[in-house]
Formats: sequence, structure tokens, C-alpha cells
Amino acid sequence: MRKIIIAGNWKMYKTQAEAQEFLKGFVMELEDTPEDREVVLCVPFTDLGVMSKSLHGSRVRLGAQNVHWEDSGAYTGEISPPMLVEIGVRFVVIGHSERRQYFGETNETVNLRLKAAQNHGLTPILCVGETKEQRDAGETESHIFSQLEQGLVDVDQNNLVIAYEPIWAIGTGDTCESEEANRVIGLIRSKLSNPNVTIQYGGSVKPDNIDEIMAQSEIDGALVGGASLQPDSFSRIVNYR
Ligand SMILES: O=C[C@H](O)COP(=O)(O)O
Repeated sequence: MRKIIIAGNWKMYKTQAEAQEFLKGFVMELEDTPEDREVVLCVPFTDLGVMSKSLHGSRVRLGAQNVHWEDSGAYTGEISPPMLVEIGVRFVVIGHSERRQYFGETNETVNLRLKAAQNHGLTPILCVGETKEQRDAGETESHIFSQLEQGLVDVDQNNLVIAYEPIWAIGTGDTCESEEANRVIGLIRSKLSNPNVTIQYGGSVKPDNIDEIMAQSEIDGALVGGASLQPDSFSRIVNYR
């Protein structure tokens, strides 16, 4: 049985005060949300402490947006798995295209982060996806397969979420057609040893396209950027029909 997981990725948005303001409007919107949906907010490191306290007793799970692979050490600016666990984090986004593009993330470092997160009981959300150029060149499948092949070496597929995020659809309003997202996600699933891995779609998910996206047979949830920043739009997404 595949779990449905709707996750917001706040990226580098929201101070602690703004995060608390968001929760005031958001948590009450979940009262009628079906129990089979996991709701996750992946927030900036500086928001984790206050969010952990505010979300205590709610059904919203806390997520981070990156993690280092060592438990501790001389790695200025990094955050380790035990630090996240101590604060109440359950999920962590790994290998987001923005980390790959701007911060030198590679399939090898993605693999190290995935294994370290799992070793500490965190559930990683591994992001994969192609650029517009790769899609136009017919390289979508080969690119994603190599991200999976290299990223998933020795990774436990029993505690893993994958997000298919076509890079050209992120923050552009240019959503991937839901049938096409479904096709690619089916191909991703065919490469996994565990067919029950939750595979999300991400890329310009909005209140007006979530119902169609979630109606697709292979899509088990969404990783939502911009539309997760406002309580009303994210609650509509979480409460898709
Ligand atoms: O992690 C989220 C994705 O990058 C999608 O962002 P977006 O919903 O703003 O397109």
C-alpha cells in the first residue's frame, strides 16, 4: 500500500514570526483532511525549533531541506542528522534541483546524505528531474535513471520518498501535463526494487491543478513550493478531492 504524502517546501522563505503566522491559518484547515494523507512542511533550518513546538500534537510532520552525512565535525554551515532528529524533524528533502544547480550537489553527495538520513531514522525525499534542454534532447529518461542509479546505491527503499520535479516546471507556472508526470513516475517506479515507494510530483502544483494531478494512478503526492507559502492555497492542495 503506497502512502500519500503532500509536502510543502518553503525554500528560503519565512522568518520564525512568519512561520507562526502561517500555522495560525493552516492547522485548523486540516480538521477534515482524510487520515490517509501525510502532511509535511519542509522549512528553513531557523524555523525548525519554533515549528517543532507549534506543531506538537498536530498531524503536520516537520521536514528540513538538506542534511550533512556526518554526525558532527568541522563542516561550517552544515547541519547533521542527529541535530535534526533532536529537534523533531521526520523528513528531509535531498538533492533538490536548486541544491544541485547552485550548491554543487552531485549524485554521490546525494547518496551520502540519503544513507545518513536513513541511518538516523529520517525519511528522505529524494528529488530527481530533467532540465528543458534534456527533455528537448530526448534525455529525460536516461537522466533520471542515472540520478536514481547513482543516488540510490545501498539506500533502503523501505524508508524513502521520491519527488519527480521537472526543472522546467519549478516556479514557472508551466506545470508538466499530469499524464506525462504520471508516465515518468511510472518509469521511475519500474526502476525501484520496492514498488510501494511514495513518488510525488513537484513543479508549479497549485490549488487549480492538484485534483487532476492526484487523480493519476502513479502519483502519490506532491512537493509544493510557492503554493505552500499561503495557508489557504496549501490547505486547498492538502484537501484535494
Ligand atoms: O520543492 C518544490 C519544487 O521546487 C516546486 O516548486 P514550485 O511549486 O514553486 O514550482
